[in-house]
Amino acid sequence: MIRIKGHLQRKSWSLDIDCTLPVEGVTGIMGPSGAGKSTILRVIAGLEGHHSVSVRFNEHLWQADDAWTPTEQRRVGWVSQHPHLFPHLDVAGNLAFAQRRATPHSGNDIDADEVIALLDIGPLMDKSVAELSGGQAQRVSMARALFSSPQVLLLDEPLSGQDPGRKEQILPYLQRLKRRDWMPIVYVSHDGDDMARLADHLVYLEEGRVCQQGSVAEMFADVSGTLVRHHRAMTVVEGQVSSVNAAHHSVVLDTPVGALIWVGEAVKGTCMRVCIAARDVSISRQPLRDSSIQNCLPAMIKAITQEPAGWVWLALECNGATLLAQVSVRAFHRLELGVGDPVYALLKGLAVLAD
Ligand SMILES: Nc1ncnc2c1ncn2[C@@H]1O[C@H](COP(=O)(O)OP(=O)(O)OP(=O)(O)O)[C@@H](O)[C@H]1O
Repeated sequence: MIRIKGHLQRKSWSLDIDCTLPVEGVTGIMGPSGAGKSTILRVIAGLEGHHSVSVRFNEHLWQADDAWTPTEQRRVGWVSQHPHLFPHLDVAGNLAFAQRRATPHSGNDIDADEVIALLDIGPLMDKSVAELSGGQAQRVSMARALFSSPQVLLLDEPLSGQDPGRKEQILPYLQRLKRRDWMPIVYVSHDGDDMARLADHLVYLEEGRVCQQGSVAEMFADVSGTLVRHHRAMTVVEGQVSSVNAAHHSVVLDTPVGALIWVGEAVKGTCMRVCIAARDVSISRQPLRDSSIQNCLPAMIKAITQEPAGWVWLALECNGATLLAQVSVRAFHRLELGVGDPVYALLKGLAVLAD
């Protein structure tokens, strides 16, 4: 675990923190601009120079009133929005530089060839930094961070500033990195959808304070939590491709809420993170026929939460798991919905991220 505790004072802003991040999977740090997300990464990396915040990485006390481990000895990898590569070196030279600086240690020494294959940068090796596209430079920057053999990887908004198409190209690489599980990743972003697709654990910050933390699935389903006040509620589950229909470019995903049809290409057996926005789930009293909506799941209403703004949240039991739906108050009354009612959940959109 990474334990961060203490107070950091800047002129008119302060960080007051006491939180523990797991050292497995991806921990997301979310919050509005100026909440202190990057500051936390800088504290972990030892770039803030304040002894008033203590940081413990597993059994190692990195900083406290009377302790300080310099940044280079913490062995953190850092990737930010702007890939900082050496412009006078080609891609291979940038990677070789990181490799020379890596400290050999037991545990998660990384196989260079595997990183190159995972991030698909083999064809880029001879290119100069100036020749790389934004997405390619970001992948090289990730490889460089991995080549330094870090014990934790810190990602500061690596997708920010990328256009949606390029973001979709980079996200799968992050997902692959996560699945490879070389080291824990702390991932800063203000984008809720990216977080739902990538993170396992989530910390939500506001004005330098932790407002909410927990598993990604819990936080995106907590309709009274801070996160859902700022971002859309979602059901986040893991799925696996059980069949492929190449002619229709669609696949069937086995998920805890039932079998779901998704339009996209994937190989049978692939594991996927599936995110279903509550507002993309409609309710019907009858099974749907002759509709373009492909997913119609039998469900039962488990809980109802009304909110003042004209919406009602429904927690549905689907196949033994929970699926969240958001319907208008008007529809809720027209259908005379109540707890215990059998209904059908109609799913129009799914966001999925493949392994
Ligand atoms: N070097 C600095 N000196 C003084 N104040 C700073 C410094 N860096 C950041 N701040 C202030 O500290 C606060 C937290 O900044 P931080 O960059 O951690 O926020 P953030 O949540 O990462 O924001 P964003 O999403 O906009 O990047 C902000 O009020 C910012 O203006």
